[in-house]
Amino acid sequence: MVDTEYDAIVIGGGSAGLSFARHAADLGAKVALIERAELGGTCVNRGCVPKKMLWTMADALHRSAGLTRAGLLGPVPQVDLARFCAARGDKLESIRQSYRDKLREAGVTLIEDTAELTAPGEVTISGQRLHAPRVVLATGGRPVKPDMQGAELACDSDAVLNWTALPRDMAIIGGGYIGCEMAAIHAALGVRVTLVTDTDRVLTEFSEPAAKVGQANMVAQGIRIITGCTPEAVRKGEDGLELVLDAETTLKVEKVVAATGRAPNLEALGDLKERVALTDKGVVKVDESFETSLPGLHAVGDCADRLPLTPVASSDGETLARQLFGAHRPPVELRHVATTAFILPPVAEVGQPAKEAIFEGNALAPLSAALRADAPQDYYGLGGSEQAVTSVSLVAEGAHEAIAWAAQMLLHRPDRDSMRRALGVHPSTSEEAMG
Ligand SMILES: Cc1cc2nc3c(=O)[nH]c(=O)nc-3n(C[C@H](O)[C@H](O)[C@H](O)COP(=O)(O)OP(=O)(O)OC[C@H]3O[C@@H](n4cnc5c(N)ncnc54)[C@H](O)[C@@H]3O)c2cc1C
Ligand SMILES: NC(=O)c1ccc[n+]([C@@H]2O[C@H](COP(=O)([O-])OP(=O)(O)OC[C@H]3O[C@@H](n4cnc5c(N)ncnc54)[C@H](O)[C@@H]3O)[C@@H](O)[C@H]2O)c1
Repeated sequence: MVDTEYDAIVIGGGSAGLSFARHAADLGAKVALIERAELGGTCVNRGCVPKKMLWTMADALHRSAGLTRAGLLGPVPQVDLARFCAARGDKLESIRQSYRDKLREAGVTLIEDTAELTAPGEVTISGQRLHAPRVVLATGGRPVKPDMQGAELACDSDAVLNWTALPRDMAIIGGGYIGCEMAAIHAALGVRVTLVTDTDRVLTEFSEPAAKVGQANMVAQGIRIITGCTPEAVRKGEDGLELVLDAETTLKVEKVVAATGRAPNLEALGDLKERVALTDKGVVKVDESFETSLPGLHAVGDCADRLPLTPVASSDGETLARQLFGAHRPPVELRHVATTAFILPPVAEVGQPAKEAIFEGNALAPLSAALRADAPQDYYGLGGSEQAVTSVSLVAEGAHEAIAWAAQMLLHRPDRDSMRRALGVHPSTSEEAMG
């Protein structure tokens, strides 16, 4: 039997809910966190962490495989995916356990159940009613399949990250973060990959020049990319699946993967859903205090109208806890959020790049590439004006590490002249990017 009265109840134990619960409890609030599945949510169990571990394998293989021309010889390492999954599983379990420990240390009541909002300030679990003046929706999201005949035959990213054996070939629908990351990773692991997307280029969330270099690198890696195409159906073939692109073109592959977007989990709103305003993207509308249109109900993380990235979910969870139980602080501005698509090499960006960069370079033969067979390109771009640089775009090995420092730099709105008073490392891409 758990207590029924709290200062705050948070539904969802992913990046946003965990951060809110721990910070609110640290500020003295009595908090219950309700999670229906694994602690850690998408990021730890079906997203960033398992993906990044797989990317690490792919990156190692990719970097070494192209170097035969330069004399790196010997047998090509083989991937034992089952063994990798076991090692990764141990790491994920240790992260879940560390969250469990941190919640206990902070004094948060963890309830492992499915929650439903049954009245303002009232949450029901297995027939028991809990009350709090503040309820926080941190229920995240899930993959959605396209509205297409045979869509159920396609895997989603949850399934792909649980594969214990690699297919010989795969077709991916969707050229966003997930589609491109899955494509680059699996191509490096030796799978023949075709990516089909309905837009005219991949990674439309990124500036055009950076995304185009990323796309060229994917093609150089051996990935076939078909743009401007909405597949019509998936069906069973003689030896695997068939992805029907149009009346003339069908791809025969072992696996089809749908990476066509995600939708928020809103079942927890029950009958109160009608009273909670959504945006036209279907996520929950929030104000500067993360409050929804239902007074006392807040929303953070992927279910809310922010950016579906882990650092945003964690930061917003903490900000909300401070707003409710400590000193007020505004939410992080989304233009200061650095982001990376983990392809090979990564595409990383911060700020709001305009169509035209004020300074850019496209190193067709960075030193690392000069030795490689597939000749990937680097790219660096600065946006804004000579007086105030407001965006940085990078495509390079290590871009995902460098971009956070670029985000810090942009907080101070540097002008181009003052940027030249600090020097980068030679030889490196960030040195070139500083202009
Ligand atoms: C394949 C993939 C790769 C990604 N890679 C990156 C990356 O590299 N970098 C990055 O920044 N972001 C990445 N993301 C995005 C990132 O994972 C999400 O932005 C982040 O996990 C969102 O956290 P959240 O707390 O809002 O939601 P979630 O982590 O989804 O947590 C929500 C939790 O709520 C629970 N829940 C839902 N309904 C109920 C209910 N009624 N009762 C009880 N519990 C409930 C769910 O079980 C879940 O555990 C990736 C996402 C995917 C899918
Ligand atoms: N590295 C990271 O930080 C990272 C990694 C993965 C996911 N994420 C987050 O998760 C969110 C969701 O990612 P996502 O890739 O699933 O979604 P997305 O919305 O970013 O991309 C979906 C893509 O599929 C295309 N598409 C949709 N329906 C289609 C159809 N029927 N046929 C062909 N193409 C179709 C869309 O045009 C789009 O390019 C991202 O916005 C991102 O914030 C982040």
